[in-house]
Amino acid sequence: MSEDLKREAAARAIEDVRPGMRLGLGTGSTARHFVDLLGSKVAQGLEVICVPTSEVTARQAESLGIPLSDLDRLGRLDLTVDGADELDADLNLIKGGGGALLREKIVAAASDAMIVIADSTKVVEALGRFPLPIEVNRFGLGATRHAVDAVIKAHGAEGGLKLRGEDKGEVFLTDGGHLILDAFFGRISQPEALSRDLLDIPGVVQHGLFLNMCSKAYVAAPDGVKTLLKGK
Ligand SMILES: O=C(CO)[C@H](O)[C@H](O)COP(=O)(O)O
Repeated sequence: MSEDLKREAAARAIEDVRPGMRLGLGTGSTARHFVDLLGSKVAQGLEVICVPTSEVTARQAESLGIPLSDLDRLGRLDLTVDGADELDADLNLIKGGGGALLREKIVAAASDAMIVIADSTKVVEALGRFPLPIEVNRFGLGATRHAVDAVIKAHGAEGGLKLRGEDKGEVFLTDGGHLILDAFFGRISQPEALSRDLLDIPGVVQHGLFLNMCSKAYVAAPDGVKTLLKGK
């Protein structure tokens, strides 16, 4: 059921793709459906050029014959389509549940528009139900963890910090070779200030708050796909 909903949202985003577009390809199970559907369009003759946001997405796109490039060559993109772990009514997001948040944010920021595809379980009244992923450098982890912990506590985090994968005996490494600290908030009341405070910590590479980046979302529920627009 849930996979069907994700695919329905992805199918709506495919309708926004025009011939000749430079596209950012997201990461995760919902974005995977979009890449799948895009592969079928490419096989039928659609010409696009794409920048993947992870090695996993790159491999999927390659296997489907989708032409790939990078931001060094393309500079800017027309559109990025990606999933999200949470979205609020202003289309602010939490991303990075799949660990690709750094490349996802770089690619989204280089795009004229970002569309999010999701099922309706991802829509929240206030961001923070999903643990906020914070990508950090491996060097100086202890000091960075200490500083991040102080910032999230000052912002009302209820549940502390976890180094992703630590409990399974194998820490998670991002495509860029960094680590992820997941911060358990419950509710984030001042996302802009939290973003600034986290980015002020030298060992923080990036975090999963995507603020004012998404312009449109296709949200699939059992009674149909809703289009949410920024500022409406
Ligand atoms: O940010 C992401 C990966 O870093 C994903 O877009 C996010 O985790 C949503 O994934 P899914 O579509 O599998 O629920």
